[in-house]
Amino acid sequence: MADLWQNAMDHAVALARTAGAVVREALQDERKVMMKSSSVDLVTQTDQKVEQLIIQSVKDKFPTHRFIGEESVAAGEACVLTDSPTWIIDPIDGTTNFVHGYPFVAISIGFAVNKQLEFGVVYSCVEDKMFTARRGKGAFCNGRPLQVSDQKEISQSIVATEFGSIRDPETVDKVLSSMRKILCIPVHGIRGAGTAAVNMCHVACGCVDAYYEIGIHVWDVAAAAVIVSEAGGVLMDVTGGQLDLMSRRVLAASSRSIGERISREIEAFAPVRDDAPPPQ
Ligand SMILES: O=P(O)(O)O[C@H]1[C@H](O)[C@@H](O)[C@H](O)[C@@H](O)[C@@H]1O
Ligand SMILES: [Mg+2]
Ligand SMILES: [Mg+2]
Repeated sequence: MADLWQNAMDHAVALARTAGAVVREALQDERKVMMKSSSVDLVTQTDQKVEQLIIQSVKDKFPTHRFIGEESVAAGEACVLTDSPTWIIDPIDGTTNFVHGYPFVAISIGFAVNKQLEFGVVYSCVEDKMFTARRGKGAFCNGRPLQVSDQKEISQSIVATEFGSIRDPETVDKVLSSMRKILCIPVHGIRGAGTAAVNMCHVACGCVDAYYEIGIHVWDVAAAAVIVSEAGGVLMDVTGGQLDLMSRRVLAASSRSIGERISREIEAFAPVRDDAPPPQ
């Protein structure tokens, strides 16, 4: 049976590659940095340019499709997932890395229909790694199949997480407390690429056994969630419960046992949801 969404996925891969070239080009120039919710929540004209490039191209080809784009939401668009075919776009995941020239910078394009993720494309453009996955058809990096690790021992695992952009002392204490408890299990180590999407692709590759973070957004994780699950991994809430894409919390792991073991050490908190109504 013809795959209804393969055409859209092929377009997403082409767009991610084009956008990656724009980002690599911008890395050679002076980057104009702007702030969003705080002095550590950054955006550049390249983020905005790439998002508009992707959205306009999709609108031309699929005029009835809808969008959740990081910078469109920042500009006031609603963050609502309906049953319509929806493109969930992070034009640059790892903007802080981009600003500093730290070499993990990704374009993330997820796609959902009837609120079910159908495909994910994450292009880590500095290292030229195109991660792709179509629901039910496997996950790949530059065309090579991906498989999560078969690590079952938490004490022999590597865990990825990030400090994130929420920096009030009470939240930072919770973030550090979770890291401390996980380190003291002990695990082999904690890593962070500086981009949720690349961290999750590292889970899919099997070089990281789990990644968790509180404070991410739906556009950070939608595409990579398909890649992790198609590589044989599991997605859950940081409490071990069901993943809620709009909750701003994610735990991706090579197995449910590893994920649930890590969830026991996480001091959970609940940021304002992506789909929360705007403040009156
Ligand atoms: O780089 P962006 O798209 O803003 O996403 C990152 C976010 O800003 C950070 O706070 C998170 O820790 C990262 O995981 C996101 O990738
Ligand atoms: Mg992001
Ligand atoms: Mg971004």
